[in-house]
Amino acid sequence: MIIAVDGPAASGKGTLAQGLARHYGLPHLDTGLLYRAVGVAVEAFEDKAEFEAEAVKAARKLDAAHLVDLDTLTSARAGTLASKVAVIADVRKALFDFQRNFATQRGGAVLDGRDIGTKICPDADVKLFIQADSKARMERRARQFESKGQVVDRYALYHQIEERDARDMLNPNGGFYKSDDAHLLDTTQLSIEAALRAAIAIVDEAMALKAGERQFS
Ligand SMILES: Nc1ncnc2c1ncn2[C@@H]1O[C@H](COP(=O)(O)OP(=O)(O)OP(=O)(O)O)[C@@H](O)[C@H]1O
Ligand SMILES: Nc1ccn([C@@H]2O[C@H](COP(=O)(O)O)[C@@H](O)[C@H]2O)c(=O)n1
Repeated sequence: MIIAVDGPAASGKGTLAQGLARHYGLPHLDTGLLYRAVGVAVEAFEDKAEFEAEAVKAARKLDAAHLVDLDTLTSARAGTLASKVAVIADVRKALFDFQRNFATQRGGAVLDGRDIGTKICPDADVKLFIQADSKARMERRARQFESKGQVVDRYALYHQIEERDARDMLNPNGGFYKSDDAHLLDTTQLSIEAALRAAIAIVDEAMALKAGERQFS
């Protein structure tokens, strides 16, 4: 079973994807980490052409070993860099096989990101599109950073998240939108546990429906 989980920054899609993976005994890939690793690798390049060319090279060389330094990769700076390399068509192309191979491994997988249901796994068994309002997302991210001892400027963080969302939604190479066959889950008013229960209910219902369709076809 392949489960695709998409949504904007700090919507909770990673937390839900991990929870779903645990529940169904599937491997999980946070695809944002790939873009973050590429962004961090080219942070020093200021010239636009050089930044883009080096980002493509870094994406082509990327492997699992580049995804282990979570302190660096989950920083706000890495998030912004990720969304800058994510607009480069050749970067997306270079990262496609890594994601597709993960998704199509025997037994299935759960992937979260922006374009999983639209570009990476348009054939996913279940697609979830996670939403939460901008203020709730900012507050969640602020608490996440504060729990690591960081001092957070909520005003700056809010604008950073809005700016990243806008870049992602307008990305002409991105595929970040809710497809018609994706199930919308708004977690603004839901605790992590309630959101996971709702996500599991959606997956179970979608899989039961698919099994029923197979029986009658
Ligand atoms: N329903 C929820 N209620 C409260 N906090 C939540 C909820 N879901 C997730 N969180 C918390 O919000 C923070 C961001 O969640 P998470 O990392 O899952 O978001 P994300 O959408 O994967 O973010 P990103 O795209 O930036 O990686 C985490 O600290 C997580 O524990
Ligand atoms: N499938 C994806 C995943 C991520 N991106 C880009 O990377 C940035 C960081 O992603 P997070 O999920 O860790 O927040 C994100 O803002 C996107 O620009 C992507 O394009 N496609």
